[in-house]
Amino acid sequence: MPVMDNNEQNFQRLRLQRFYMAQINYLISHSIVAVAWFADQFHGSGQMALLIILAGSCTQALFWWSMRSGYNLRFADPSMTSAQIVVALLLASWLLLYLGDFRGTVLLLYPVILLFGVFQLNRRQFITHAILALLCFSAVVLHDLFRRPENINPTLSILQLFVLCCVLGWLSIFGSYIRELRERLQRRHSTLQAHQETLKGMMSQLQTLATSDSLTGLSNRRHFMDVASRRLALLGPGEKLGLALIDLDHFKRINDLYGHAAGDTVLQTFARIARKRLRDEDLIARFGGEEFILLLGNASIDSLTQCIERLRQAFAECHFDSMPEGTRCSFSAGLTLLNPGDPLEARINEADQALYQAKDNGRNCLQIHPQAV
Ligand SMILES: Nc1nc2c(ncn2[C@@H]2O[C@H](COP(=O)(O)OP(=O)(O)OP(=O)(O)O)[C@@H](O)[C@H]2O)c(=O)[nH]1
Repeated sequence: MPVMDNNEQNFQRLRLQRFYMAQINYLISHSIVAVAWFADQFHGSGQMALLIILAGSCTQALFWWSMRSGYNLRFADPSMTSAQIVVALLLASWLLLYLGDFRGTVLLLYPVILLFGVFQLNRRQFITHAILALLCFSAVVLHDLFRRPENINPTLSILQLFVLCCVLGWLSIFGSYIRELRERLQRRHSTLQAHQETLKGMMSQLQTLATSDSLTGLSNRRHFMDVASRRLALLGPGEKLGLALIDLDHFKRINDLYGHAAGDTVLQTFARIARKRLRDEDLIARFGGEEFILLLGNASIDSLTQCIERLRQAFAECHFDSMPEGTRCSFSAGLTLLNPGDPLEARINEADQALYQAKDNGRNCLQIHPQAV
C-alpha cells in the first residue's frame, strides 16, 4: 500500500464511498437478471445469466481491490470513473442482449450509469461516454436484427434509440453544468481558504504586535500585566510568585557616549540573555525604556535571588562590539514576592522601591523589599 498523506487518505475514502454507491447499480442489474429469468423474459441460458452476474461481480472485485490496495493511485484518474462507467455500460448492454420486450424498461440503466460521471467527467468525456452507451445499444439492436430478426420490432427499437439519444444528450449538458458548478464552488472554497490563511497570519502578526516589544521581542508591559494578573488569580494556597524590577545602570550614559544604536544593542543583549536563562514558565517583559520586569513561577525569595544574581553575572560578562573593549554593563534589581490575593500594582510599587534602594546602594546589585523577607 503506497504511503498516503491525510489529504490523499480522505480522497481515497471518498472514492471508496462512491464505489460502494455504484454497487447499488450492480445489485439492481443482478436483480433484473434474476427477475427476468423467473418471469421468463431472459432469452439466454441459465449459465449465461450466471455468467453475467459473475462478470459483474469479478470486475467490481477488481476495482475494489485496486482501491483498497492503493493500486488506483498509479492512474491519472485514481477514481477510475471512466473505466468503471465503460465496464458498467458493456455489462448492461450484455444484459440487454438477452432481454426481449423487457428491454425498453431496463434502458434506464444507461443514464443511471452515466450519472456517476457527473462529478468527475468533463463535457467532452461525458459526451464520449454517452456516445459509447448509444453505440452499445445500437450494437444490441443490430445483433438482434441480424441474429434474431423474428424477436425484434424495428420501429420500437428505433424509438428506444431515439429516446435514449435525447435522454443521454440532455444528461451530458446537465452533467457538465453540474461539474462546472462544482468547479466554481471548489475555486471559491480555495479562495476562501487562502483568505482565511492570510487572515490567520495577520491575526497572529497583530497578536504579536499587541503583546510584544518590537526592539527586544520580549513581552510588553500590557501583556505582562495581563499574564501576571491571571497567574496571580490562579495561585493556590501557599504558592508564591517571584517579582523583580530590573533597571540597566547608567543607560543614559551609554546612549550619550556610544549612540542610540549601541544602547539598543545593550537592551537586545539583555533580552537575549534573560530569555536564554529563564524557564518557559517564567515571564520577562520590557516594562518601559531600560526597565524590565520578571515574574518567576513557583518561587521563594532564595530562588528569585539566585535567578536574578545569575542573570546579573551573565549580563556583566557581555562584550559589546559597538563599545570600547572592556566596557561592561550592569543592572540593579528590586525583588519581592506575590502571595495569593495580593494586589499586583502594590507589589510592583514595592519592587520599584527596592530598586531605588539598590540604585542608592551603588547599583549593580539587587535589593529585596522588606515585605518579602
Ligand atoms: N537606546 C535606547 N535608549 C532608550 C530607549 N528607551 C529609553 N532609552 C533611554 O534610556 C535612558 C534612561 O536614562 P535614565 O532614566 O536617566 O536612567 P540611567 O541613565 O539608566 O540611570 P540609572 O537608572 O539611575 O542608573 C534615557 O536616556 C532614554 O532615552 C530605547 O529604546 N533605546
